[in-house]
Amino acid sequence: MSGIQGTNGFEDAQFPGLWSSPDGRRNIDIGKQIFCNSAVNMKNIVAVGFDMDYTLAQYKPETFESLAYDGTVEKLVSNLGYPEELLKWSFDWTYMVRGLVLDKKRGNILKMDRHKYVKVAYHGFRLISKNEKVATYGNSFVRDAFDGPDYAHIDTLFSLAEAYLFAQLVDFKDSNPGKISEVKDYSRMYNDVRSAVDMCHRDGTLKTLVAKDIKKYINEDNSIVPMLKMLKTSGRAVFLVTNSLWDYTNVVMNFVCGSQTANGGSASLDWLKHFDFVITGSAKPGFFHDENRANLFAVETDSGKLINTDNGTPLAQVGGPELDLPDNIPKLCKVFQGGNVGHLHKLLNVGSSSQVLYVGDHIYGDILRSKKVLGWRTMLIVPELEKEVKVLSSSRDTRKKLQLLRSERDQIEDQTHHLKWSLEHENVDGVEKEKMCSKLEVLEGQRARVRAAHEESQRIFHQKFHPVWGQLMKTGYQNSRFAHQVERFACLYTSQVGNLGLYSPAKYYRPGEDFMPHESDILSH
Ligand SMILES: Nc1nc2c(ncn2[C@@H]2O[C@H](COP(=O)(O)O)[C@@H](O)[C@H]2O)c(=O)[nH]1
Ligand SMILES: [Mg+2]
Repeated sequence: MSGIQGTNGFEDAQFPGLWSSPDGRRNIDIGKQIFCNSAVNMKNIVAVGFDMDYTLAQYKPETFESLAYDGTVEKLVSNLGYPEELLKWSFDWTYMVRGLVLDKKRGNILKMDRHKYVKVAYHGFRLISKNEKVATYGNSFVRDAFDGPDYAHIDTLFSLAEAYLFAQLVDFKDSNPGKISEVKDYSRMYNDVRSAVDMCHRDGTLKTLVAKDIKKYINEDNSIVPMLKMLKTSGRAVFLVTNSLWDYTNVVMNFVCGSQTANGGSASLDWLKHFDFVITGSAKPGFFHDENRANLFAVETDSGKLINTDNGTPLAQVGGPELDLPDNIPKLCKVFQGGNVGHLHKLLNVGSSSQVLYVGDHIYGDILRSKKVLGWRTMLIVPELEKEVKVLSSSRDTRKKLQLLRSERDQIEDQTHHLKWSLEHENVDGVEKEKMCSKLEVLEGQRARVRAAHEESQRIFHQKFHPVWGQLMKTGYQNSRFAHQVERFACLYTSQVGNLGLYSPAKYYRPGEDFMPHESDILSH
């Protein structure tokens, strides 16, 4: 696999408008930039892989998640005995966000900071007061709390509908005693929702409807094909690893690569030219474990038939005739189902796993294992980022004001502690004591006002991002649990996969300067 020879020459001619700054001048819109946590030198990357759903195919949650919601409600009523009035419920796709944790037993939805302290909590749709929150979660800070079976993590946009439905059911159960069977506690309700959602994904309920009117459910993005072409032209192997099966992958990738007529039409295999290998039904994250013994099958692309392989080479049936391969199964196949990362490494012929960059949307399914277990370089797609950075850059003044309020609060508290110490431990005379006491009173009033102003400004600031959960990457003014995961497991992150085409394929992505608390204080003044 040849690397990049140079960055000038072919790029201007073949990929006009694709390059970040061929002459060092062009700026990329902040919402489309690629951000770097851990260095990735693209010159060392020989293979770039992509996840499909919510990565190459960006679903419209307003239609796709509504479909998942309606299908799930239907199954809850028809198959799992929930009351028919659920069928009248509606779904607010904007309400839930990624990074939340569902407390299945208590019926709560939580947003945590990077230390796993619960900062925002709702019971169903009821905001839990600070006291109640502290009483419930305040002392539960142990290393891996919130990771057990009593909690569910909203780590993918696929989970927005199930989280919303869980909150609705919690509210419904609380306000309609007896309408949901007593044996169905919050946990069981969650499990029912989970299995109904799972069924919608497995039984074709969603996929058939998406395939019928794909434009309604997936965004058109004409930056993807040029980006894939650029990577191939630069000498990289390009591959796809998706949990979707071949038939659906073929429909979606036809649309993504622009070769599908708007409402169905016949799918062609033209899009395969952009990929060296395609692995469908990969069962990530298990796929990333070498010891996973899953067989690798070749897919006969016309019929979807699976053929046994030996590390990708098709095998004849024992006792059967010589393998007479149809045209769509060349000697070294291109489309597979199943297998594991060991098979993929052999197909790609990569020397070291650090030469692979994988782009996905799911922090656990795509990113965490591939980076932690394999040492692949990773890029996370975070569509929410586009709005997040725009709001952030338009709120510089508010952030400054919040910082000032915090520093004012800290100064007042220091003065207060100093005065209290003097009053308790120093020999001050009566008049002086009186003066100090009234100063203390003034300071305490000031502190309450500054704290209230800070709280209110912080609330307004967060509401600009999301009315309920605030800024995705922060809780208060600390990094959120989601931000912490992004920082640890995604070498790179960006809003859309096509943004990769805005940068040179020889780009050396380097992280910015790290700041320890003592440094940021000095450098911000
Ligand atoms: N059986 C289930 N399948 C699910 C669920 N949520 C999503 N999905 C399906 O997974 C793939 C994701 O593909 P990838 O390209 O992102 O790897 C897609 O086919 C979804 O429909 C679920 O809860 N259960
Ligand atoms: Mg995905």
